[in-house]
Amino acid sequence: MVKIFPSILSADFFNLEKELKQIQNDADGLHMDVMDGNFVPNISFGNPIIKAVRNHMDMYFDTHLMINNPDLYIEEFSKYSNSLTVHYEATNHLDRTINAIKEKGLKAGIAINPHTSIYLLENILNIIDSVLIMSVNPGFGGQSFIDYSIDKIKDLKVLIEKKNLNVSIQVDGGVSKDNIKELFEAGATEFISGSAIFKSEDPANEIRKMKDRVK
Ligand SMILES: O=C(CO)[C@@H](O)[C@H](O)COP(=O)(O)O
Ligand SMILES: [Fe+2]
Repeated sequence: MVKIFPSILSADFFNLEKELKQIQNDADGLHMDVMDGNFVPNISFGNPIIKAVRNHMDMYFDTHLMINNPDLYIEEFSKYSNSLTVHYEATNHLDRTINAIKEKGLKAGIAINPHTSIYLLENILNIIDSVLIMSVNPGFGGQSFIDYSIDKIKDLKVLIEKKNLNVSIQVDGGVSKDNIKELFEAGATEFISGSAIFKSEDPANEIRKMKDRVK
């Protein structure tokens, strides 16, 4: 089943309530981009925003931690999210990080930067729930999709099938109705999209159009 997770980074923060209420019936969850100005060259928002949204929106929350040393913050971020996605490149002890997330009862995802090989995840695929293929260099919304990400999705799907695992393939960055079909055919089933949804005239309809393309 295909899922669409709008990234709130591209929403109008002054009108966040209106922005999120208009997509809540069509989106399958919300994607929260947390950036520390260290792992990535940008600072976004932290747990107070996620908590505030959580108090008013009954949706699945996937928090994408673009922060160094995620282990230090798992306890805090686990309070208001359903899944935490940490970067392969941001921690030296990924197995420990994954276990810490799962001990909190959350789903655990690993994100990899465009240059990072999917094969580096080979030995931990059986203990995670999802792999997030970054199809832009993390740090900003509204960037162009990096084409070689499609081959990474295809290779990852082969690897997951070879191991007979139930790991979802997510893709994040430059995703829109124009490329979703190709990404779906490559093997992704969970799509994170910010600017294509929130910068459109009718965000809910944009999500429906994306889903129509992969029916
Ligand atoms: O994690 C990130 C960026 O670092 C993403 O989640 C973006 O927020 C997606 O935005 P678009 O590329 O769809 O505009
Ligand atoms: Fe993200």
